[in-house]
Parts: sequence; structure tokens; C-alpha cells
Amino acid sequence: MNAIEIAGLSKTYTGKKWTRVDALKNLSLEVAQGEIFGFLGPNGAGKSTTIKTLLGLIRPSSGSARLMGEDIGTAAARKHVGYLPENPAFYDYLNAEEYLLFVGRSFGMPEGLLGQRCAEVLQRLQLWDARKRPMRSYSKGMVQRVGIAQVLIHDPEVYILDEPMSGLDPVGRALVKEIMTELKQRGKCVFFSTHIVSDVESVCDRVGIITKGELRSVERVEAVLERGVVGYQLTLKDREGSRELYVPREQLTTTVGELAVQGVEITLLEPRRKSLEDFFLEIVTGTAV
Ligand SMILES: Nc1ncnc2c1ncn2[C@@H]1O[C@H](COP(=O)(O)OP(=O)(O)OP(=O)(O)O)[C@@H](O)[C@H]1O
Repeated sequence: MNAIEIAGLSKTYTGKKWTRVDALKNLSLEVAQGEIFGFLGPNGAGKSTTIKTLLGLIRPSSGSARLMGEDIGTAAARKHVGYLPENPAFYDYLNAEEYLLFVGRSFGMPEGLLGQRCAEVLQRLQLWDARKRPMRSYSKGMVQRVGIAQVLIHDPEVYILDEPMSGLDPVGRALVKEIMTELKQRGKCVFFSTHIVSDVESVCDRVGIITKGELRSVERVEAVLERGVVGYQLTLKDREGSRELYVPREQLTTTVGELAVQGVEITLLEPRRKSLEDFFLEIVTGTAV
């Protein structure tokens, strides 16, 4: 079973003076269990609209979606999901521990398990020392880490995260990526939105690119990167010492053959590729072929 199944989802907002905004146009997508999916798009592309629709927070104008086989908007679907909103804001007179206990109870977790899970999650997110301090005293990065902690607390199957790396320093970003990878290894589904390409490149199995409400491309990240190889930088060693040589992709086989005949050793071969960023920009700016 796919963890997320979206079929023909559309959302039209009615804006000021009855203007219509087609925020989402006929989006269809499936995300598997054990998969990390990056939902990449520029500001205003429709990422949050998609996510809020999946959570049942806004109603789609048409189309449908299921989470772990349950229709969106139902309590059964919501139980399977850990959701991180964009710019999370919490009851800031509570401390992190109280808040996590509150979230766990709202999912009906038994007290013993909840206490144990709460301690694990606070430690994992490096919030243990601050757990008794009201959240109003937390830095932006700490608040974001509470956001991540509250998606983990009830150990759901599906993680829907709106800009999870936002407001985090490099250490916090690395931690979140590590957590996502652990979730994947445990067979969980992680779906997160971002406009930061490098976040997708380092952690995702697949990437979906959305612009102006339309899903323009869904690809395996590896495939994009492999396709983007334009040439290779070789480091060579012979009697005269080391040197570097750039070889265009189509000449690699011939060059390697020639070097072997000449008795030159290749000590390093590095692909030079168009990045995922180049691919994203081509799609967003409409220069993709
Ligand atoms: N409640 C609303 N009423 C009217 N228009 C809206 C509403 N919410 C969002 N929109 C519009 O829908 C479009 C998609 O917005 P959305 O917030 O989904 O984009 P996003 O990809 O999440 O952007 P960002 O990266 O800036 O958060 C935008 O044009 C936005 O202005």
C-alpha cells in the first residue's frame, strides 16, 4: 500500500473582490512507505496548500487523497500522520515536555509509553536541558525542534513536514536529515516541502517540482543527477607525476582506453554534473526541454 495517494487534487481560493486563485491544479501523486519525498517549489507554488489539504485543514475544490488507505479529513487518516506546520507556534507558556505530553495524550497514547517516548524525543532533538523552561524563552531553532519532536511523539507512519529545515542552523538541519533517514529505514514515509534544493539533494529518494499549482516533474533524485553528468574530472599519475584532465561525457570510454595504452594510471574520477539546482531552475523558469 502507498502511504500517500493523491488523485486529481485541485484547490481554488476566492481572494479579495472574488478573484480566483488556482493554488492547486489536478495534482496526482503516490508516495510509498519507506520513501523520503521532497516537494520542491518556489514561494507561492502551492506547497502549503497541498499539505493543508492532505491534513484535512482545508477542503479541496475537487479530487481526493488517502493516507495509509484512509480518506483525508478523517480521524483515521489523521492518526497515521505527524504534521509539522510552516512556522509552528505553540502555547508558549507551556514547556516542551508539557507540550509533548499534551500532543501524545491527544493521540491517546498510554501514560507509561508516553513518558518514555517523551524523554527519548526530547533527548534526540537536544531539548532535554530546556524541557522545563517555558517555550516563550526558546530560540527560533528550538521552537522548530519542538515542532519536529511533536511529529515524532506518537510514532506515526506518515510524516508531512512543511519546510522542516526552516530556521535551523547547519547542525539542526543535519539532525533533521538524520532523523528523516532513520524514519525511512524504519519503513516510514516522509513527505516534506522546501524551496531549498540542497535539502532535497542530500536526503530524498524522489523529488516533485511544483510551480503555479502544477506538479511539473516527479523524478528519482539519483536519476536527475546521473542524467546531469556532463563530463569527468580525472586525476592521472604517470612517471612525470600527477595531473588533472577534464573529459566530456561522450569521450570518456575512448580516453580511458588511450590512457591505459599509454600506461597512465587514473587515481581519481569525479563526475561533473548539472546540479539539481540547475534542473529546478530550468523547470521553474520554463527553459526545460
Ligand atoms: N487563504 C487563501 N486565500 C487566497 N489565496 C491563497 C490563500 N492561501 C494561499 N493562497 C494563494 O495560493 C497560492 C499558493 O500558496 P501556498 O501557500 O500553497 O504556496 P507555497 O508553495 O506554500 O508558498 P511558500 O513557499 O511561500 O510558503 C499563492 O498564490 C497564495 O497567494
